[in-house]
Amino acid sequence: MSNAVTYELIHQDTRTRARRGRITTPHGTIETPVFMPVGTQATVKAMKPEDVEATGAEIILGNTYHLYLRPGEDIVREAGGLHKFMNWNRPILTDSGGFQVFSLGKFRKITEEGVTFKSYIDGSKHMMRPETSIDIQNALGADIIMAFDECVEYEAEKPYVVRSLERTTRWLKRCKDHHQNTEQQSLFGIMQGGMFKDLRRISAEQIVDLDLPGYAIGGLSVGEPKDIMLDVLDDCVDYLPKEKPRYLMGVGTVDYLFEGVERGVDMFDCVLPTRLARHGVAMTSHGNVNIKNAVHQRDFSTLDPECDCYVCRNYSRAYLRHLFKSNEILSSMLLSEHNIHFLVNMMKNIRKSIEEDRFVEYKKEFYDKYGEF
Ligand SMILES: N#Cc1ccc(CCNc2nc3cc4nc(N)[nH]c(=O)c4cc3[nH]2)cc1
Ligand SMILES: [Zn+2]
Repeated sequence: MSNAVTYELIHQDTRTRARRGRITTPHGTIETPVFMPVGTQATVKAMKPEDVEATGAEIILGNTYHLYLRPGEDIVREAGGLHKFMNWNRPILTDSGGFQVFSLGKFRKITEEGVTFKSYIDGSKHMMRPETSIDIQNALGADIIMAFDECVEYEAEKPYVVRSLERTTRWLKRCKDHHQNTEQQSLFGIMQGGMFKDLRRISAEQIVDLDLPGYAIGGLSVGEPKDIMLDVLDDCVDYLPKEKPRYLMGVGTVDYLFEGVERGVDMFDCVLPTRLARHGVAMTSHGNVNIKNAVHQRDFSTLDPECDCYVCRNYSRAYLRHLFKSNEILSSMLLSEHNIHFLVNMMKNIRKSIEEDRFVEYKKEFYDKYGEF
């Protein structure tokens, strides 16, 4: 049975594990390394799809947990799937609900069968099994669907992490057996194992054995200190097959994107750029700019002199500050568009630096300009 999603390695950096590649999906190709904007409830918040497209974004995320609770997968299926429903005709990846159930729902209990939880919307009780998550993702129709897993919280005890990763592997087998739509949608497995490198290796061996089209590194970016995250990442990227995409879930700060690329990660996602935007924070080549600060009141210069996005070409910091202070909807729209453009463009420049074997130099140049993280 052929896979919907395939990966080709285009160039391996000669001095680091950074690599340039291309993912092919039924809705188009994705140049990697790639940052994927998050569209949790069938929209990248405060942005029209054509504006998301204009940033150069090639793939966005949807969330099984949110769309199951509202509007319900049946409505999305009847609309012709998530692409049609939200008018996004490029690739989509849906997260499985694993992380959201644990981090959002007041979850009641986890058993071998699945997870019972309470809806964050109306407190109603629900049960999500691996098979349920696959059924929902099949109805949504994303090109890449994620396995239903348990994202273990930071500082979980090792014995619990072992039991959890073993169950996550059993759930992955159930997801794979239940997922029939492999020519239109590719299932990615998710590595767990907490902050324990030996458990990460065990998890990777178990999930790679299932020979899936791609793999994610889960269970990170869950509040652990940066040095621990990078130490775990140092080893666990290489536990995954070189010939398939490697996806680090929930990462979207400038430094973690560079550090992940340097270690061979191909795909990243995070709500950070759009959430920062709604709080009046712009990501720029000279660090974050908090637009509400008084210093910008009469600053008629552009947000980021090194950005060529629509926002930076047409609006001043003074105007953007006015919009935010006035609680205007346009504030979130413009800052979100800039922040997504900033990260997508940064990844485009990273890809170019890898092709030209100057990723190390580009990272240093970017860090020197950006200031402290
Ligand atoms: N603003 C903001 C902001 C909000 C949250 C975060 C942390 C995101 N971290 C994160 N997302 C994840 C999704 C995940 N999905 C699944 N299915 N499994 C994971 O282990 C997993 C781990 C994750 N870790 C980072 C920035
Ligand atoms: Zn801009």
